[in-house]
Amino acid sequence: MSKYPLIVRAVEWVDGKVRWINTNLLPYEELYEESQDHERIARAIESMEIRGAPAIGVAAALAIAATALKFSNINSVDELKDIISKAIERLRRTRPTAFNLFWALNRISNVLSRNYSSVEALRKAIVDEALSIYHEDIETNIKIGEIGEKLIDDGDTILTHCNAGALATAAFGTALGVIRAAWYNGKKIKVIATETRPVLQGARLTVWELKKEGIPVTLVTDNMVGYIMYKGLVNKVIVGADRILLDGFVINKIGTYSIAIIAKRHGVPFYVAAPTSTIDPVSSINDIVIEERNANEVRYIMNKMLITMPDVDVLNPAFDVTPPELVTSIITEKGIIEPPFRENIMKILSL
Ligand SMILES: CSC[C@@H](O)[C@@H](O)C(=O)COP(=O)(O)O
Repeated sequence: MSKYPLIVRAVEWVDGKVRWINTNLLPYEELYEESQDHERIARAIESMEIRGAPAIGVAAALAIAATALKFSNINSVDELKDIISKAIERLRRTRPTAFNLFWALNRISNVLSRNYSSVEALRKAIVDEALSIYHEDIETNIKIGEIGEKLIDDGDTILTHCNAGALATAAFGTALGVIRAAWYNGKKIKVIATETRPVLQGARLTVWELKKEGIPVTLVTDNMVGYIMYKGLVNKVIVGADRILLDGFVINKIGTYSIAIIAKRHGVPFYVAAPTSTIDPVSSINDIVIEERNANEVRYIMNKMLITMPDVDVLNPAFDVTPPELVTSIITEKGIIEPPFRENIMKILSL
């Protein structure tokens, strides 16, 4: 049992089904969706009902467990392995950038590659692994919070981007987990949240989470960051990550790179909080696929209000890359990683 309240569970396992909060719709805590169907869950990931790297990984693992239970009258191990392999392949194609998705599905694939004496034994092994991924996510986030909060001082004003909170994980959050742990350990902090165009995760989700717990939060538009740092209104930045490379490149929500440059210019520490499951130990920067999302996310506000000419050309990369020289340190559940990143990340991953 955590000493911190878990205000909301973005993704959970209820009676053999995956239950999630549709983060596209308010009020978030009342609009649960539920399914045992991996195709429905894949679409929920694509449409960002479920979003945030750790939450996507957990949802994909639980989707596979639900699939294993759904096909209850399978007679052979090979038949169930075949169904599960196809579901894994479908889920792999949902979003290309967040590493936790591939990490979680690889863990399930490893379970699949072993030998089983019965369908039941295979089914149990899949469900056990998925549930471990789910529970580990919550424990990991709390550890990140407790380790990271030591970097926070009473009176800090912390800028965060996008939503690396409870709604981006199974519960608690990564960057917001650090903020939460500092708050519950009595530090009087304030948060500045960027709205995070075009999908507005900062305005919609981060503000909602922090206000729910009474943590002081001020909303700014993305283009105000230079001004507020110039005015000395921020003394730390903490963001999450969708993928971290061994060299310390951080792939995170579009806009993160600009914030890191501005922070460097003004001597503001730039921290990244993420589980080690976000660290991609094999890819190099040229291998990374930055997801390009639908142009209408930019042309319209939340699919509703058209704010430009309907046929204008649009760029809509969902993520950008922050180079290691702009990163002060990376907060993980195994400790704080400082430069030189390659050496220290390899140490922490025991590579
Ligand atoms: C904790 S996930 C990393 C976040 O900092 C952020 O980039 C994010 O929320 C992921 O983006 P999203 O496109 O909403 O799935």
